[in-house]
Amino acid sequence: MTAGRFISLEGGEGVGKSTQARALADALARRGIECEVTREPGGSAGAEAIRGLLMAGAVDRWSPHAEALLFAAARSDHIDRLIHPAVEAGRWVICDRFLDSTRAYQGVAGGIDDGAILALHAFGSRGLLPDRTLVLTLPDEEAAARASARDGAANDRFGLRDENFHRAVNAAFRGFAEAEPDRFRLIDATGSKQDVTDRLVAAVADWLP
Ligand SMILES: Nc1ncnc2c1ncn2[C@@H]1O[C@H](COP(=O)(O)OP(=O)(O)O)[C@@H](O)[C@H]1O
Ligand SMILES: Cc1cn([C@H]2C[C@H](O)[C@@H](COP(=O)(O)OP(=O)(O)O)O2)c(=O)[nH]c1=O
Repeated sequence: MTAGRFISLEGGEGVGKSTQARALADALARRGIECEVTREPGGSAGAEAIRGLLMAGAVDRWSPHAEALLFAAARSDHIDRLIHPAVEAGRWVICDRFLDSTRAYQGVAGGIDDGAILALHAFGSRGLLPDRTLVLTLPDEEAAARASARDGAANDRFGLRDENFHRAVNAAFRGFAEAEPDRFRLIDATGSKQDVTDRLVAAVADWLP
């Protein structure tokens, strides 16, 4: 049995996280590695119910503080019910967004102190961090074009934020990667889907049998 691994995929809207979470799992499955693909907010029944509260409604439905608490509660349930048991059983978990999204959206872009977000995570989830965090990077305009081609006029509470908010989010992820090079890898998300998948596989190649 291979050792379980926990990988998070991060980045702003439209960079290709959801597409690549599945594509990376397929590529790893071809190498004999069993993966669980999941997402945040969500991934367990309780966390998906919280997702419904977070994603729908007016942009100002929740304050950044209330949002941070809801994300932390959803994450706690997701880890207990899905992530932790899967990794313990030797599977790899690929999670589309995780803690660093809270640090970027509610933290850097929303104004909440990073230490406070990490303290909530310590309380809710015993501080569990991914073994590796792969941040997909794309020029802001290209990410916006991909997201609007996908969503058209339909937007959730986060897609409705302005350009500056999304720029701050993208800059935040780059900042985290610079600060914690052991956990993070920046992955160029330009080019074809296959090109990006190849880069992601290369970023975990040291774990492959
Ligand atoms: N490499 C790529 N080149 C062009 N379009 C892509 C690429 N990867 C994903 N897309 C498309 O861009 C849109 C956003 O991708 P998605 O995976 O939903 O991004 P995210 O989960 O990061 O918001 C989707 O319509 C998807 O099919
Ligand atoms: C996990 C997480 C997501 N979010 C936001 C980012 C996204 O806009 C939204 C999730 O939307 P989703 O549609 O899953 O992602 P994407 O837009 O990347 O395809 O929730 C936070 O603000 N904080 C968090 O901790």
